[in-house]
Amino acid sequence: MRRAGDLLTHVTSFFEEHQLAAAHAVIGVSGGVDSMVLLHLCQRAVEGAPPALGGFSVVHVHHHLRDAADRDAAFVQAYCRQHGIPCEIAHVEIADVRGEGLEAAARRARYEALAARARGKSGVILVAHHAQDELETFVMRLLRGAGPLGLGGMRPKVEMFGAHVLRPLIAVEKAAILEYAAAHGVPHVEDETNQDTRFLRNRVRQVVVPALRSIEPQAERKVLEALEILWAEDAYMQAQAERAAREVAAWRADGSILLSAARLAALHVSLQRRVIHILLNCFSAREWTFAHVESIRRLAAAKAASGEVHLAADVRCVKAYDHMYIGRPQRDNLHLSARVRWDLRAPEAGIGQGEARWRFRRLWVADPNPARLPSPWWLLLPAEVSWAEVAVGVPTSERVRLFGGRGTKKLQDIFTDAKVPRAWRPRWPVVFVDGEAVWVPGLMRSGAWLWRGGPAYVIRARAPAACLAAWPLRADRGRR
Ligand SMILES: Nc1ncnc2c1ncn2[C@@H]1O[C@H](COP(=O)(O)OP(=O)(O)OP(=O)(O)O)[C@@H](O)[C@H]1O
Repeated sequence: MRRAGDLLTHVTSFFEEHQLAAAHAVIGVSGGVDSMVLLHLCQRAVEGAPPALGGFSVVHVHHHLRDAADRDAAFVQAYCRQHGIPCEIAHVEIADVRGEGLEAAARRARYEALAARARGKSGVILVAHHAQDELETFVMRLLRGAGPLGLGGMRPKVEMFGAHVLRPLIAVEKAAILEYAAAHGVPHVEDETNQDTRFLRNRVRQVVVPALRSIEPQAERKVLEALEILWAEDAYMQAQAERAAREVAAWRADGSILLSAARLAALHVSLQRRVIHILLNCFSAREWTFAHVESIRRLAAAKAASGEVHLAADVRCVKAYDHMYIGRPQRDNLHLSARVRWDLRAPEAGIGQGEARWRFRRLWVADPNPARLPSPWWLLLPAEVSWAEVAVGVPTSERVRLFGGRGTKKLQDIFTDAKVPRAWRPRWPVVFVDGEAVWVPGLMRSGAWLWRGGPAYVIRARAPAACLAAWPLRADRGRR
């Protein structure tokens, strides 16, 4: 057990190990005993050091959630003023809980605010989590059914929102912190919500931790020992997973991700899970559950050519053949008029109504393989095209350019050659780009706007069921 007397040496060597002396770290201080002890230790660690080596600052995040929040902010500010430490009160507003719960939303907002301040400095944030926090987190995650990734708990060093979060006290027992605070008269405030048993963490702290300690007085240390083994394995697996993620996935400028279903499914199952986790973590710091990861894994391996997983209100994973897309679809551009101007940055467009509706879905593919798209139900459009027009009721005298500059073909002839029933012809859509017909879905692609390599929009058309029933010849392809 680490005693209070060892704390300064412990923190100093933690800083040395992480080459932090000159880091100009931002210390997250709530005003509670843990972060006040960390602050006190940092003050002592840099005592006498030239300013260039010791220039840390304090950030207190004011969440505007508790009655005592003003009191805490004023306390931290007064302490820092008294000791000549630069201090900022960062006000955050938690308007968007995104189904993750208030506690998690507050935590996300807090780290976002701390990271924003740290990025302008050394990029380092220090927080005062300790061994008991680690034990509580371990128990909570165990109860949530977490795998090794989650059970690994809070690492001594992690990346969050583009900053490094370091936890110098993670191996220190709570008793040593309290002992240190008493011995050095470290002032602090009490957070009354720590007693609120509506929070799972508080119930674990009040019920489970004492029970574990009564069975194993060294429970914190034992869990830490287990975690250290886990962290070493985790670091290795994570490096493998990051490499694999770069091989299976491509990140687009708008933040969405494209990946190959086959390549993902070919990885070892535990690597698949980690890769998916890495990809999901690109979409906010909310905690994705194992169920989300498994749904994506199943979708990748499924025989079905297409499918979709709703991950959160605004994040989806969509599969079309080998392509999988994880992202936030932009505003649904679905119109039911006869002529739709389709912004290709939106994933979908539709035309017609009910049973007679045609659907168009597009994917952005960094490096398409045209050999995979032999069917006339698919179209590749060069990346520079950003608008397409989907129209029905196009006069059958409209001409579609043939490949290789060999003239044009009338829509009338295209329908006749493909034996499309007359009843369907006025309702068959034609896709235009810049006023020129580029595609009669299911029937013919034109020689206009040809893709010649590089990133592209891959568009899939799906004919209405009623149409496929009336026109059985190519029904199988339309359904895919
Ligand atoms: N409002 C805040 N502003 C800045 N940093 C914070 C704030 N709340 C928490 N932190 C940082 O995150 C760490 C962990 O937060 P957590 O809420 O788990 O603990 P805590 O009970 O608030 O800790 P403490 O005893 O320091 O108050 C804190 O020790 C502190 O470093």
